[in-house]
Amino acid sequence: MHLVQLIERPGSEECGGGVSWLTRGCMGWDMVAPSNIVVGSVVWVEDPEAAWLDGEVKQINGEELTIKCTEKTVVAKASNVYPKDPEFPSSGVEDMTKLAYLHEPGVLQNLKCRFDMNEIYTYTANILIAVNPFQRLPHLYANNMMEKYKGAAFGELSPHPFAIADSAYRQMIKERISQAILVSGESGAGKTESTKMLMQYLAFMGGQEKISGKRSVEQKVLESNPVLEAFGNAKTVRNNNSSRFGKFVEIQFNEKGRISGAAIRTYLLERSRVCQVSDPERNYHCFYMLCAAPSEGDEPKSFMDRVTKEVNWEDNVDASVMWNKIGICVYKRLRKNLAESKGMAQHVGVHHGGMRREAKEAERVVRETRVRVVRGISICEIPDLHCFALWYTMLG
Ligand SMILES: Nc1ncnc2c1ncn2[C@@H]1O[C@H](COP(=O)(O)OP(=O)(O)OP(=O)(O)O)[C@@H](O)[C@H]1O
Repeated sequence: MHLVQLIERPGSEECGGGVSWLTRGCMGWDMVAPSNIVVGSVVWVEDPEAAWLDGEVKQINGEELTIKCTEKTVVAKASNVYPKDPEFPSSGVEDMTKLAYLHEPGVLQNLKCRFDMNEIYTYTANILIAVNPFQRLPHLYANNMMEKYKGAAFGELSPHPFAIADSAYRQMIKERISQAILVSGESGAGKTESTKMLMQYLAFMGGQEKISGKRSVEQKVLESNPVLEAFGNAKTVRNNNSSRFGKFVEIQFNEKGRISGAAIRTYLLERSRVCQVSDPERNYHCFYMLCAAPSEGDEPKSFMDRVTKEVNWEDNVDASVMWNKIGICVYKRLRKNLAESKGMAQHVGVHHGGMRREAKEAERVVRETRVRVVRGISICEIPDLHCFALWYTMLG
């Protein structure tokens, strides 16, 4: 049996990899200004507002260069100036290693010009760089796209997470060696969305034949996302659906390359958020979901609308679609299981009440939310209620 492991590092507001590795110093990428800049050279110069401006060198005075840019003339130190490729193709390059100059302004220029054409993915050799489009681009992820990437040589088609997943899958089959894909980047860069695409492709390649009435492993793995997001994601200033934990997904394949099992391990959950949330950020989605749980006579649709609105999932690429799929069955389970974990529910209720409200108000919330919370817990079928147990300890 072999594995494909997907490691999603939790995002931070600081330099964390992904997009940030393009910035100087994050990965020790020293950019030394070349000595072959002469009067008439086209160069990039650092600018406090635009990051980088391009212009022509008009005068060289020792270490100081006078550069004429489109909107202004800049005097800069030679060490802050980098050559610009005059033959840079207008549509950019798919692989950054093809750039004449692999320095920060060159890389950013390439990413920007591709992004302007809705090409959000670019390679640097076998590393895929994704720029968050902040809009749905369904044509990139359709089922026929997965068919296209199936078995295509790496680099033959446009850069895409499917190509990365396909390459890992084929390496695993060919070399019989487990593979790992690391997804890294700052908060809001698109790690979660990219990880979901990788999982989607691996499920497509290794999916078992459907047995009626039985959910396959890959289906379960994909459907676990909304549940994990409910317990580990929250709205932050950078991202309405920010994962406040790291995720290690292991997908196991049998000799025939079919998925035989899966494991998801989470780590580094941001526990402090449970007790302290600063405006306009929010606590974990589950608290808001639990309070939106259905009361007697509630219709599934109104319940689902309320949860989608509460959790702010409208702008999440596929969580809302997935939620609509699992919503009906969640709703049925909620209605069925009414009387479990009263103590735990009380603590969740106490916590929820204590988040913003005064003690008296908290008591009322406990009273009112107890039944709802009890129902909510049974949504997730988390056998040991690990998250809640953890929070219980902190609150207790
Ligand atoms: N490929 C994409 N297509 C469309 N929208 C995207 C894509 N990638 C990211 N987004 C948008 O950006 C939002 C943030 O992305 P995502 O949650 O994947 O970031 P992240 O890197 O996992 O952030 P964090 O570290 O805070 O969890 C998504 O909810 C979605 O709206």
